[in-house]
Formats: sequence, structure tokens, C-alpha cells
Amino acid sequence: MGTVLLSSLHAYYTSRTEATRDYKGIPVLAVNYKAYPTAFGETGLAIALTAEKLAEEYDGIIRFILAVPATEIVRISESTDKALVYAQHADPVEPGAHTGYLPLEALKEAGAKGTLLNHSEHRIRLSDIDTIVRRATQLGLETLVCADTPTAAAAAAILSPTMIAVEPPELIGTGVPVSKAKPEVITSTIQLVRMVNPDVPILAGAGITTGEDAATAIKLGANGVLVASAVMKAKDPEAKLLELAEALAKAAEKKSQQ
Ligand SMILES: O=C(CO)COP(=O)(O)O
Repeated sequence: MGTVLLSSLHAYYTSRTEATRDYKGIPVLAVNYKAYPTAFGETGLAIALTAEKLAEEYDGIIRFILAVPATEIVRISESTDKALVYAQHADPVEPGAHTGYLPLEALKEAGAKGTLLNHSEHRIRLSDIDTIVRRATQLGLETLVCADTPTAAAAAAILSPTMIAVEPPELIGTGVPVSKAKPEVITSTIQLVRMVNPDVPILAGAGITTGEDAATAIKLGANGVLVASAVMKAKDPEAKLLELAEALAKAAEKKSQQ
């Protein structure tokens, strides 16, 4: 790719992402609550309070994101600050006659700081991702776009979301970690995404269960992990969050010394 094209793409990314936080260098621990029974009511809130406590302890070391069900955004965002509350999906509509849809403005009003988009369990069209990322940036909301393959991740990265996550659907919820079973998915994603977007943080997800799984993702070059069942189905979610946070912090520190 020509240098002129690359530098104009870079200027474009900078203009699109300046409304959002600087994630550079700080590993991300993103927890997707999905619609697990523990995601709602008191249990969902308890997990968020634990994450908030850890986010305060690990301030400047780990960035915590909680992608919670739409019904829980108000409750959880009222009790968190350092752990950022995201929605799990947004629709490409403005407030108006759209029964059952989730406009970005409504998510923001409820207290969300961003939204997950295009999860394998809730896919949307590329053109809709483009619209939502653009509008979210204007509204000061972050976007974490999920992709199922390295090429899909690169396609999403060109839209300049706040972050990208690659998650092979066949490993989601299996407890078989992408970082060990399919490390090439992470390394190819990094390689392809960096060809079109030099800065966007890249998370790895699917089957990430232990601190070691998370550390391996960092070793492979990921900027963080997106996890669900390991935390939401844990007997002790607090211990699991701590295990993941400690491992991410250690792996990131080791990496920065290399
Ligand atoms: O889909 C995921 C996160 O968005 C990954 O799910 P698991 O962590 O349960 O494999």
C-alpha cells in the first residue's frame, strides 16, 4: 500500500477515534455477560461491583469493560466508574418510531460508555457496523467490533472502531482457548488488521478460561481478551476476575520489557 494512502488512512482513524479513550499499552479485560442467568439482577450487579473494585486496584494497568444486557445498563452503570459499561448491541436507528430497537442515544442516556457490535451471536451487516461506529464516535461512545475470522477483523478495522475482537465461533463457550487451540487466528488477525489500521487494539476471545490462556493471548500480540463463560459461569467470579487480571498485568509487563 502506498505511503500516501497509509498516511491519509491514519489521519482518518485519528479523526474518528479522538472522541474515545486512549487504550494504547493498557491490556483490556472485557467481560461479555451475554444472557447468562447470572447476568441479571443482583448477581449481575455483584459481578460488576467486583470488577469495579479490581478496576480501581488495577487503575492504569488493566482496563475493565463489562458488556451487560440492555436491561442492566442503568443499574450497573450507576454502581461503576472505572469498569466501563458497554451494551452488547446497538441498532443503526435514531430515536423515533422503531419498536424494540436500541438507538445509541438511548444506550448513552442509560449510562453505557460504549457498545459491543457484531458478536457471533448477534451479527449485523458491515454497512450497519459502519453507520453505528460513525454515529457512536460522534456521540462519544466507544465501539468494540467482533469478527469471526482474521479477514473479517481487518474489514471491521478499516471502519476504525475503538477496538476489535476476534472470536472463532466454534470455540465460543467450549472452554478450549483460542490462544492455545488456534493461535494462528490471533497472529493472522494482528497481521491483517495492522495492514489497514495501525492503532486499533485487538482483543482475542473464545474459550479463554484461565489466566494462562489470557497471558498466552498477550504473548501472541493481542491487546487484551474478551471472555464470557469463564466469569459468568464461575463458582467464584471474583477469584476468576482476579486470576485473569493478574495474568494479563504480568504478561503485559513482561512484553513491555522485551
Ligand atoms: O463469546 C465470547 C465473548 O464475547 C466468548 O465466550 P466464552 O468466553 O464463553 O468462550
